[in-house]
Amino acid sequence: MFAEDLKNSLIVSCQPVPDGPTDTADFVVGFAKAAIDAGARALRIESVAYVAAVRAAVAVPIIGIVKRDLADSAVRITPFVADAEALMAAGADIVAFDATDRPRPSSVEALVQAVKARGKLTMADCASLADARRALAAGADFVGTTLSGYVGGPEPVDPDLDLIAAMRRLTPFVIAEGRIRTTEQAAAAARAGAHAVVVGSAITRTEHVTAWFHDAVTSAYRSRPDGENAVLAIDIGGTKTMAALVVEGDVVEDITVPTRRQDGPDTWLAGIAEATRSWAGRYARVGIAVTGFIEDGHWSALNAATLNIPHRYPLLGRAAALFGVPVLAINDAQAAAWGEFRFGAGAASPSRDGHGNLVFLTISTGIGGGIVINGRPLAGLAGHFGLIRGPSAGQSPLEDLTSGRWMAAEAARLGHEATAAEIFTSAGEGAPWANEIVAQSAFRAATLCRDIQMMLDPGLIVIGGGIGLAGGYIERMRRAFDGMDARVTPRLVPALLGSRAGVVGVANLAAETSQRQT
Ligand SMILES: CC(=O)N[C@H](C=O)[C@@H](O)[C@H](O)[C@H](O)COP(=O)(O)O
Repeated sequence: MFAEDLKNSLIVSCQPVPDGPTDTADFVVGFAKAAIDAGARALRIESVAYVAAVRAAVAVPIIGIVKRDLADSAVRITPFVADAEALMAAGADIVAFDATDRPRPSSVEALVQAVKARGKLTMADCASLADARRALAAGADFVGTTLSGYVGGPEPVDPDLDLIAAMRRLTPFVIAEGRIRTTEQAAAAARAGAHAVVVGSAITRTEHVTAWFHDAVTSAYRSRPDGENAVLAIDIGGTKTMAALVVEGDVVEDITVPTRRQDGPDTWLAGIAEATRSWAGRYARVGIAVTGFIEDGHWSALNAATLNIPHRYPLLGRAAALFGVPVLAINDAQAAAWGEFRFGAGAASPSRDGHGNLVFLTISTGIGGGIVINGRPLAGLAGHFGLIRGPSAGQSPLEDLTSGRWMAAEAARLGHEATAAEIFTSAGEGAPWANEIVAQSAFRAATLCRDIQMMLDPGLIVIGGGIGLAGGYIERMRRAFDGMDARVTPRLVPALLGSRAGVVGVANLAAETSQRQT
């Protein structure tokens, strides 16, 4: 055959999910025949045995590959010349192999020569334009985009159309391959200049295709207009407000708007209602997490400097009237504690939170927290750790001696104008003054954790916030426990949900309330 024979064609890759129910020669041959019946002009087949089985059943060109997982090389596709030989002996017309620039057992040159020696064609599976250049210089007949997105980093979702177009400027013999999942993408690959287009998973990996549809249907059912499971979750903080549509721990949609401090709660709520107007009807409940504390549905500030709330603002009543559905409200750190317990660090360490006691501590501009006891979150004042005045804190609230605000003030007192983030950078660069500030803050936070351990015996203390999660802070806290008996040593873990912990937590509480009531 000639490279021209594949011009303007669809090639179907028949590679079942390994060890899945269709990973048998019968299925591979069936997929191959069905593809040809429907117009495919060539096939891509993996393994010597399947190439032989398909060769016996069809006459069209076969691109053969062997996949191996090697201990000493990341190259998987046809790594050895012996593999190429075996594929040709089994009936492959084209041998494809990994042509990336990585340590490998057989060189691209050796593979090309071995295949050419038998009068067959070669396809270089590339990850980049540089790979394609080298492969063409080595004499490869086709270059493919097969490995783009598979040599490190997160796997992309879309096909690499840019690479197809770039390769086309090097050679007409470009085969588009990889993540072509829709007819539109296949057409776009052809238009981008591909000589032929390979489609695999979307046609022959039925488990993958089924999972794509399953995910689409499930997520549509979960957030469909009647929204029976969906919660509009709102997290009103001192500088910004996040609103999210949350379904069973998943944030389906979210927006963040600034909290205009001077406006007050009526205006904030009206602004959120306006910003989320297009979600109306898609949720059955509202959950609101706020800085400050909630009592009998009323919201009050504990620290007016963070957000000045009129004393006992009737949050539940106003929000219920505005959104037209039942509302639950809780302090933001308590909501985040619950979010981390159910879906974050607690869920990631089930053995540790097994007895249902977890404390969440957020160390940022101030210090906040939340407590989960026997698998239930505590409300009201519980967890306002920043405001306690333990022996370690003397007469000032602990947050005034530990938080990011304190760190910046302490730096200024020592003659350094620096934000908390800059103090961490300076500490990382070895500045003794910055190191000392971070060390003091971490020591006080660690002392707090030791006290918490003795009071509540949580399975985990989850540390969040910009300071708590800054480089090395948790490690410094842990160092303060050196030499302590393991039984009484607090078990610190980093928070996992970031800024979404509050909306995820309050949404779950609101949804659970509805379940208890129905
Ligand atoms: C990266 C890698 O190992 N690709 C393999 C190469 O043969 C196969 O697993 C792919 O299924 C094939 O490239 C077709 O791509 P898609 O299934 O996305 O249409």
